Amino acid sequence: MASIAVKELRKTYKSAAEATLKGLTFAFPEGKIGGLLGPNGAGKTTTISILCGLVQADSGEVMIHGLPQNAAHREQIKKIIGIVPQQIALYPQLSAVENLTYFGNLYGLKGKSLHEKVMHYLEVFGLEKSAHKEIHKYSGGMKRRANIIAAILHNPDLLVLDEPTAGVDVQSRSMILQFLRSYNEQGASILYTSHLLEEAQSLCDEVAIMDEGKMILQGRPQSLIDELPECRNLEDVFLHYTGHALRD
Ligand SMILES: Nc1ncnc2c1ncn2[C@@H]1O[C@H](COP(=O)(O)OP(=O)(O)OP(=O)(O)O)[C@@H](O)[C@H]1O
Repeated sequence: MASIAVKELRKTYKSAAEATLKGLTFAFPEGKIGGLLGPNGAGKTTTISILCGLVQADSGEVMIHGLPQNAAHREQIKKIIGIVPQQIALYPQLSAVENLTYFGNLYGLKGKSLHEKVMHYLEVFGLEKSAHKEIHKYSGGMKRRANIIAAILHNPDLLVLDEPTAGVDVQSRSMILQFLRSYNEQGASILYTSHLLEEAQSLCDEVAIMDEGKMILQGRPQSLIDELPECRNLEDVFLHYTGHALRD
């Protein structure tokens, strides 16, 4: 079964002159790490927001672990998905423990078991010493790591992350990638977006490259590289298909 299947997705924002998604179709198999890649403005965040039920598509189909993403299945899908948005979605004046307890409560978790889980993940993400520090005192990398914990407290089968390693240092990035691999090894499916093609090449079982609201190509990174003799890596493949023109 596919962890995610998207068919003919179309979206034009009310204020926009042009469509953001123009019949986007792709699927990622369950239990794998998928990468949704594309230049600035390609429509990655819009796609992820529709997948997670945060933005309404104009038309098209989205299936999450075999369930259609619609009002009738929203609550069921909410339990399956963990969402890590591009922007840090934590309360800056609250500590990590207070934030994570709040997010755990939203998923119906509470009491000692929630507290133990929060403390466990703070340790896994190297934040145990700052557990009671207010989030606004955290570094960028620490905020990103805490932001991920908020999305996994309910043990989602599908973790969706929008540029989780953007703007973090090498140590935080390495920690985050290591966590994603181990979370995937425990059986979860992962979908992430990134501009970092070297990272996507080493992390992802499969990538889908989109541009200007359309799918360009999808496959295993090494297979895509092997198909083009002049390409040495995923970045070469990406530039081959999306071109060198700068994007706004
Ligand atoms: N709420 C909105 N209202 C109007 N236009 C929007 C809105 N959100 C996104 N867009 C437009 O849709 C297009 C795609 O944006 P989106 O953020 O989905 O792309 P992206 O691939 O995630 O880009 P980036 O890599 O820069 O984050 C852009 O042209 C953007 O300006």
